[in-house]
Parts: sequence; C-alpha cells; structure tokens
Amino acid sequence: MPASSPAKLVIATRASRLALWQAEHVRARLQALYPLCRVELLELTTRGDQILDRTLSKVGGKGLFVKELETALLDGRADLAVHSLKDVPVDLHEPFELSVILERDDPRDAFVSGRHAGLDELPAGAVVGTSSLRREAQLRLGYPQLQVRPLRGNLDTRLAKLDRGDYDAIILAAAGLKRLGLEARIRARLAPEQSLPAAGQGALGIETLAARTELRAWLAPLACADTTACALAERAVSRMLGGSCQVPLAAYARVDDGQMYVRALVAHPDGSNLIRAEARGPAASAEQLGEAAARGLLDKGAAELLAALQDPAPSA
Ligand SMILES: NCc1[nH]cc(CCC(=O)O)c1CC(=O)O
Repeated sequence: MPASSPAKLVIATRASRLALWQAEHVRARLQALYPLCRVELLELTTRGDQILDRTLSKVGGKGLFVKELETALLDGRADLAVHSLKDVPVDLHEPFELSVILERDDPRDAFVSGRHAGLDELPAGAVVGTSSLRREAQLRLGYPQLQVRPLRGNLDTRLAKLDRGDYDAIILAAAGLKRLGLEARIRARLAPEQSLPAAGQGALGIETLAARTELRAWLAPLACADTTACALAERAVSRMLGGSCQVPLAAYARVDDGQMYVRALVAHPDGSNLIRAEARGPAASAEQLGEAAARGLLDKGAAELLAALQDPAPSA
C-alpha cells in the first residue's frame, strides 16, 4: 500500500452499459484496495455516444469518446477516467496521461449470429455487419463471397439490429460481450490469423492528469505488466502509422515468459491489399518491437496504402 491512501476518488465514465461496467469494475478494484475510500462514478454523455447515424470514421474518430471525460478531469469533477484502451487516442498528451493499464480480457473478435456457427458456415452473399475498417478489410480478403455492411451503435443496439434480421452475422469484440454478460451470444472467436485485433482491444486504461502523481501511485497496484507491455507495442504501431479508427490497422502483441510476439497489418477496406509485419523479442523492449513491426509495414508500402485511402483517386 502506498504511504497515504485516498479519501475519495471520482471515476468519470461514459454512460453506455459497457463503459459503466468497466468503470464499476475499476471502482470495485479500488474499493478493495482502499476500503475506507469513497469511490464514486460520474456518468457523462460524450459526442461519440450522441452521433449514431454515421460511421465513426466519418465523424472524427476516437477523440469523440474521450474529450468530455478529459474536461471533467481538468475541472476537478473527476480524478480518473476509465476507457476501453482501444478507444484511447495514441496521441494522448499533456496534461493527461494513461497512468494504468489493467489486465487484458479476451482480445479476439467474436462472430455473432443466430443461425450460423461461424464465418466458414455463411452462404455466399450473406450480410455481415461491422463498422470497423479493420474488420471489414480482413473479412473481405478472407471471405470475398460475403457482403460487409456498416453497423453502428452501442453493443445492445448492434445485437438488436442482428436480431431483427438486418444482418446474417455481426463481428464484435469478445471482451465487450463478456463484460455485458452476453458471452453466450458468441458463436465463434476469430483467430488472430483470421481477424487481427485492434491495438489495445480487450484492455482497460485509466487516464489521469499527469500532474497528479499521488494518483498514479494509488492506481499503480491495478496495473498488469504483460498487458502494459503489449499496449506499448501495439500503440507504438498505431502511432507510427498515424492510427485512428479511420485507418484499417490492426496490432496485436502477446507475451509468453517474457518474450513478446507482435503482429500488425494495414489493409485496404475493400480487401484488395493487405500488408502484414511482425516482430519478436524481449517484452522489456516492447515499444521498440512495436516500432519494428510498424517499420516492417512501412517498408512494404503501408504509408502509400494509407495515403491512397485518405485521398482516393477518382474512380472510373
Ligand atoms: N469500438 C467500440 C468498442 N470499444 C471497446 C469495445 C469492446 C471492449 C474492448 O475491446 O475492450 C468496443 C466494441 C466492439 O469493438 O465490439
């Protein structure tokens, strides 16, 4: 236990069911660490939660989910903000810091469907919902016979759209479904070779004001060393490729016995081009390994692929 302990901690969170589960999870962990502390949640509605009619890549990306929470940290209305690490921009900067990364849950993408047991069982022409360019690109490449259609909304909304027949199947993060008690809806977990996860998928991050060093010390016992190393590597890939959810980019690291294996890919969302790279080495060099994987992608033309996506040539 740190020398001092907090009297009160306020956790800023988005008001979605997933965000509330995550904030409550952190609340319970902190409460167990500091039984005398009052740990409270402050629920906020973010711009990202309000805009539901356009795909995320069109409305400005991940920052939408983070800004309102950061304002609460700045105002002193909250001490910490809990995020799905996947949704935290890689360019998080002063006066904020990502002070703790918690142990990761299942990082894989999950296949959810009423009638079908997995991607390989879907008939040609079946409609698969996802709004992630990363998932779309990998699906189109591996399963060109399927139709990929956009899917937005929080987890419950997405499942409702599947259930009312808008899609034959949808792809969601396994961790999110698990957290909401919806694990039974998962028909198959996609292997990293099939659908390489997004940087940070399945992990939680806690953001604080960097100046509040006492907070960092109080939160430190929640950190998971292996997940932190993976996050460093994966986020290094994203950073070097200018990653956001507007970019079809995947980065996935694992650590076994101190040894790290990082895989990364960028792809054209239409499945026409997919570039992979990987790196292995000691987990202690996580960030360098992520950078090496990113350089591998860049050496194979990743920058050109991404530039072409941002500035598409007029199609005939
Ligand atoms: N894109 C939104 C988002 N952010 C975090 C999760 C799930 C939990 C996680 O990955 O940690 C999800 C839902 C999804 O991608 O299906």
